[in-house]
Amino acid sequence: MLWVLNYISEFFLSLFARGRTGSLRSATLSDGLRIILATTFFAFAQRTVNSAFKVFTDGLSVTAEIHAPDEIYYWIEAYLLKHSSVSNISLDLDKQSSPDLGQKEDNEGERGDDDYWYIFKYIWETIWPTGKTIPRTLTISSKRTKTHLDAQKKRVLKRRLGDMTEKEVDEGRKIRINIRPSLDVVQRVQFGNRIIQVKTQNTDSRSRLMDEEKRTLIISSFLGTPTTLMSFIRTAKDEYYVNSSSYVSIYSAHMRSYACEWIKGPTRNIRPWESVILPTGVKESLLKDCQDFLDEHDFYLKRGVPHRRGYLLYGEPGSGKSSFISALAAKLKLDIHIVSLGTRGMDDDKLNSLLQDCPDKCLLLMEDIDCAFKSRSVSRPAEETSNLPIPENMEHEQPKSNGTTIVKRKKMSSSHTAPDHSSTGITLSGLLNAIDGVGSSEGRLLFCTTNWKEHIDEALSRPGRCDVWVEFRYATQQQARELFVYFYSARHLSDGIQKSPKDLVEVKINGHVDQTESEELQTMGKRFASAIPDYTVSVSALQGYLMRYKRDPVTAVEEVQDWVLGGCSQSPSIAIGNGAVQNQSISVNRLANGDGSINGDAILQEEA
Ligand SMILES: Nc1ncnc2c1ncn2[C@@H]1O[C@H](COP(=O)(O)OP(=O)(O)OP(=O)(O)O)[C@@H](O)[C@H]1O
Repeated sequence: MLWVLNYISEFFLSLFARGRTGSLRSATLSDGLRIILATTFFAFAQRTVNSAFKVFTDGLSVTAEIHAPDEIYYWIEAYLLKHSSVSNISLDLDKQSSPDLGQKEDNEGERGDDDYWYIFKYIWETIWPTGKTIPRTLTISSKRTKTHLDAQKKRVLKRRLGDMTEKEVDEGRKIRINIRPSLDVVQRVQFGNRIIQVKTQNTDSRSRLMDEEKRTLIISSFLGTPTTLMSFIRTAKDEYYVNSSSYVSIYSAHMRSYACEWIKGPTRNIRPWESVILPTGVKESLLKDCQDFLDEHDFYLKRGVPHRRGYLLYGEPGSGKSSFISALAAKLKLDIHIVSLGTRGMDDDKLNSLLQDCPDKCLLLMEDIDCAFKSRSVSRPAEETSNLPIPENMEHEQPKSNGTTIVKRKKMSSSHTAPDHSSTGITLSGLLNAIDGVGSSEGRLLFCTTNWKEHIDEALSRPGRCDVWVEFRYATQQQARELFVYFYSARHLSDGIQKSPKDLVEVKINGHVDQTESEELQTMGKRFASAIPDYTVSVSALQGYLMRYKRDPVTAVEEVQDWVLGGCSQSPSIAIGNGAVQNQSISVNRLANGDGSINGDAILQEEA
């Protein structure tokens, strides 16, 4: 090798010397030239070896690309989260330990710089001493959690209403740190007796942003075959669904300029079946109908009937239609695919292709199906409406001679008006074709919801498209009683706060649920329900009322009579307008809506 370098340098020096005076031969120049040549030679040699090695490994590897937002992308991400030492880790800065770490820090209670030390300590410990498979280039980003936003709203109010407790201040600081390998960093995971390499790339090569939708996973296996990758993907899928058994995946339509595709949204905790309270037997018979349908594929096939079933849930707002569908999807272990007919840019073609892309065995949900086509004005039989209070946002007109009463929605702000047909570009015939489409998925449960069944064209609601109609009315006394008992049930109140649905499910799975609630609670539930006449108030309004007395069932019973006599007020307990708090005596808890969220209107008014 030295001989080669000497020869080359001599050659260049002689050229150089001839070009000048012919006698310049400095030793320094000669050494310098040798160094340059040596460096060039080594760089060239290294590249050649690398390229040869790459050609060799590429030739013996099988590689696949998976583009987000394809579902497989999320299966593999979840798999990496579990099996790769550092990949897509989420840490709560406010928590002192992470389940991934399995160890508790000794700086409990302290915050600030320690949090950052905690993360770097974690990364350091993970890299050392097994650094070979761990990426050393990480992307660390912070994200304020949702709780933080809620707490922020709370803070705005609390500033007006009084001092914040320390706990609430803490909530406001919740920040989540995401640690994931940087783009182009290769991660390796052991899969059976093979190593699978996974690299994240940006589909858009110009962008360095970790934009979810633009990411591509490159998975490869040395000396593997396509079957290796397929079984890796299958394992990732199986693990994903085992781990997500307490969640429901929700897909929604994502508009692109040329087409429309399903995008997986964030998973949601499943809604416990028992938490949806309907008149006796309704839930069970609907569940049975769905289960029978899903089991009857051959029956449909032999008779040449498309294996699809449609359900129309109609009736009063806040009566549990959406809640029931989400609990049902969890019970049947089906993903929910939501089509919003009011989406801007949606047209017949896009809707059709969307429904064609719908997977077999899924729950397809079209909410407020009346909105896409007609304005909200409706005729109802007089006897049907006579015993109902007129909701605040409605007005009755004079009964007509044919015995019907017009119930009209009062004019709402623009954000509440139903999108009109012209803006969505969907026609009734387009919708019908999409639902009946030849290539549509099999084993699909279509759920349509509306508050205004009368607005729905008969062609849409006829059997074959909507085979089962279920009316959701205001609460019966039985529902009011069951809601009360469920709400204050001991299993939710151990700490005075309702536990998450996930906790409830776990408790139930472990068989620790005490099904027989205390007699006292049952008696209180009866007293509560007896004050509420059948079909006068929605379950969501009842839930909102109970939220005012989250930890105080006794007062909830005592006050309910007055609440009913006062017209079952559903207005916010605190209204802040013109910079003044209207009712200071009520605690902030009372601001919570039925679903526990904070009333946005009140906050907006205050902020303004
Ligand atoms: N039957 C019910 N059982 C339990 N909770 C209910 C029931 N009905 C309503 N709720 C509660 O009221 C809130 C609104 O319910 P949901 O969205 O299911 O009503 P909806 O009938 O779909 O209303 P809308 O027609 O306005 O969409 C939820 O927080 C839910 O917990």
